[in-house]
Amino acid sequence: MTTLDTPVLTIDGPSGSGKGTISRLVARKLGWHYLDSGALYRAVGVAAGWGDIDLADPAALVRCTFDTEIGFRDEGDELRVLVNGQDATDELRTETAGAAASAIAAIPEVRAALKDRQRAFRQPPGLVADGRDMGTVIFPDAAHKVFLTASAEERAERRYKQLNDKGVPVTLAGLLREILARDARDASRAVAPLRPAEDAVRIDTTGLGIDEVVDRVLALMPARPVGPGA
Ligand SMILES: Nc1ncnc2c1ncn2[C@@H]1O[C@H](COP(=O)(O)OP(=O)(O)OP(=O)(O)O)[C@@H](O)[C@H]1O
Ligand SMILES: Nc1ccn([C@H]2C[C@H](O)[C@@H](COP(=O)(O)O)O2)c(=O)n1
Repeated sequence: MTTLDTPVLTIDGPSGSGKGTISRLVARKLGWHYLDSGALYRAVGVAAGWGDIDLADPAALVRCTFDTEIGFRDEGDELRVLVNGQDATDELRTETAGAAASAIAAIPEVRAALKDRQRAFRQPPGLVADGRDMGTVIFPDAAHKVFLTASAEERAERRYKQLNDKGVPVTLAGLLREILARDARDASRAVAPLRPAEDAVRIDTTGLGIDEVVDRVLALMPARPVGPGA
């Protein structure tokens, strides 16, 4: 199987729609690789912060994109992200890093610089890729495309619970504001804006549990062989 024959399932959607959670679980069930493309943009944002690079300086941010080494370490229930060899997972997951990533992601040259790194994840036996433009720009030929949504209120509540469980002090109203601002920025940028691919299946996850969403996504995939050796 060549890289281009390798099947891809893209899962795009706005912040908090559950892309990461669902993609990882589906990838595990299928035995496929997983790409968290948002982590690449977040990693560049974090590296820029470490280097005191101004988020309003596109040329410096593009240089930073080329210079930043980004690695992933799968620890079963968590994907750790290494930025220039340093574990930056916790810093990466903050809303501040998300907002920085969203700002950086509007720079066309940054997006171009990350294109090949994302496509390199397409390896046999298959890839589940989550982000904003997986189905529209990075893997337009993907055989399977999903666009996850959920109401902004439910997404804020999910994030509130997630951060509260980790002991991070946040307010629901503040998270809702940040989610709406990030949605607006990601959907309105000129290059690769957040939008469903025309051939994507949309799943509104409002009121659905994680297992239910995983089942709906897997139901879109062709039946896999069963039995000994499968
Ligand atoms: N269907 C669901 N029902 C309830 N909670 C969910 C569901 N899907 C995801 N969650 C929870 O919502 C939170 C956010 O999910 P996740 O990080 O996967 O979203 P995301 O779309 O990848 O967000 P981001 O783009 O900001 O990284 C997590 O705590 C996750 O466990
Ligand atoms: N394919 C992608 C992935 C991410 N981004 C930008 C926009 C997001 O707000 C930010 C963080 O992503 P997340 O970790 O929340 O999925 O990165 C993008 O433009 N394209």
